[in-house]
Amino acid sequence: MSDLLNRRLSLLGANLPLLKQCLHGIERECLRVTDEGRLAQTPHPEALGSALTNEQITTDYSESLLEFITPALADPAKVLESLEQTHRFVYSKLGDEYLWSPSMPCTLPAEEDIPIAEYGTSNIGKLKHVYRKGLALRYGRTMQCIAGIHYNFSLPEALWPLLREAEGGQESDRDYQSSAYIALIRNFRRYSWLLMYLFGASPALDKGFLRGRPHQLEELDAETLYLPYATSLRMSDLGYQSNAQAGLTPCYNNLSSYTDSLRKAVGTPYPPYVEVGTHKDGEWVQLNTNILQIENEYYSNIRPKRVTYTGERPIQALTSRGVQYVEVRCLDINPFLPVGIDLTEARFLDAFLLFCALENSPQLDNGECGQCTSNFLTVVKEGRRPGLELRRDGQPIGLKAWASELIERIGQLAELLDRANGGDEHAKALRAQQAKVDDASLTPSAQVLARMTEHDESFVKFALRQSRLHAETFRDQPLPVERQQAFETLARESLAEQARLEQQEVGDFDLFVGAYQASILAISN
Ligand SMILES: Nc1ncnc2c1ncn2[C@@H]1O[C@H](COP(=O)(O)OP(=O)(O)OP(=O)(O)O)[C@@H](O)[C@H]1O
Ligand SMILES: N[C@@H](CCC(=O)O)C(=O)O
Ligand SMILES: N[C@@H](CS)C(=O)O
Repeated sequence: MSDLLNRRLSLLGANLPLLKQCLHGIERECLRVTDEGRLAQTPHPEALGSALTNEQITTDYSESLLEFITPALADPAKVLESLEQTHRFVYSKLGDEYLWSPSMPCTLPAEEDIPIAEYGTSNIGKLKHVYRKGLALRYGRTMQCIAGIHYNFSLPEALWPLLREAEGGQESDRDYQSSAYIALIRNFRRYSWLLMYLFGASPALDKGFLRGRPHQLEELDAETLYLPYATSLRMSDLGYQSNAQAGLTPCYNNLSSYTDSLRKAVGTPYPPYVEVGTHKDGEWVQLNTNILQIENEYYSNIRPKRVTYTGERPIQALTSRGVQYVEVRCLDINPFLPVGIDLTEARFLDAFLLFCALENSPQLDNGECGQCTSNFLTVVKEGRRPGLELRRDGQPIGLKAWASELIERIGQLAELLDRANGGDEHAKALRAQQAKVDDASLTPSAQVLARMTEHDESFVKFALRQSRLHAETFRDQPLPVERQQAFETLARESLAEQARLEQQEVGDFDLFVGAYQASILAISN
């Protein structure tokens, strides 16, 4: 435990009400599938509103990949309640379709038959569609059908001036806050392998997902590939990672070096993409030929974030107003949980992220950067291997020993959170994680394999069974009338908003794309 963390714990202990003011928001993605577990080929249900303008229900990559977004709330229980209500509303409009329970996709049709999400005829709607055509070109539509949970988290803004004063920081409150979030991200890079071990839930996938690509997976049955000790194939090089971005790991020394790295990536042509060009047969096929079309394309495990104004780009918001929260993007959907995540996980994440924010966080040199990546990839592919060792400060260390030590250190933040909120929910959440460290069979990835073996079923059959189970739960609990009506009103209003945008928006799409691209090239930090 560093002196810095001890000092910060004391300061927090003297300001406990602040620990009730952290904000949490969840984004949950899931595929719409038929009752046979095949990808739905139907359009985004109109009863769910406009995917372009409905702030709670939209689509991610595919027309069949739903994304549910909760508001940012202080009580994670209320966030999960909001997410659960969205699921219940959606199920009231899905007809005979289901929400696919895990992260890895169902049996998919041919690449060209995976429908790319449509957002209408406004310029921003067309830009979102062309961006997705570019993703198809660059990474394939199949990979983009993977679904994740994104956990958004912020500490109370009032905390930062307190810390800055206590530590004699000379920078502005805004710069101190941004630096503190970048320091959180550096510690997240150091320790997020632990989240993969504890919450990874994608040890297996449908064989068709690989489209015949070479792999080192093992065959579980005729339709299923897996690795016996994997925790999250979704976060491995076979899943939501990309080799084209391998050299991209931005520098997390400070906010400007981070935004600089991204600005360079969205402004630097990438020869294989240049060869393809932005148009084919007169049709847009990608927004530009740069390493990243836009900053959203950088698939990092965690992102510094600032809520954007209408039409503003993420880098513009970060550069002008600093970091406001972090988006944790590496969490798998737990197929045993109706909404893919539960309160125990959320409470652990809160204590973990507070630990990352407040523990000493030196700059990452190249050696340590590589070590962080190597530890993460080792755990996603074989985190449950008995006796597995990782590397810390260049030395081997047993995963279980390091995990136990980390959980003990995180326990001090859990204790403060419990003192602030009353009860012992955070301490209980940590004990549940320690139990998984002591017995790997308790991890969700082990449970997925155990359940498939127990029922002698393929990944797809297991996932469909879970999807049907959760569908029943949601359909058996329709929303109270006033909540149902509130969702229906939101949907109607979003459709009207999209129609207004399409009537209002004038101007040439090519010029719109050019202006969008230019909007961040001119930014100076
Ligand atoms: N200050 C904050 N602290 C914690 N969470 C926040 C904060 N502000 C916003 N959020 C949450 O962050 C999430 C933002 O999700 P949303 O999809 O709207 O934006 P985005 O992730 O930037 O968009 P995209 O997914 O298109 O990149 C929401 O769940 C929201 O509740
Ligand atoms: N579907 C991706 C995230 C998509 C996006 O970049 O938002 C995931 O599995 O997390
Ligand atoms: N959400 C993913 C897929 S569209 C992205 O923004 O790249």
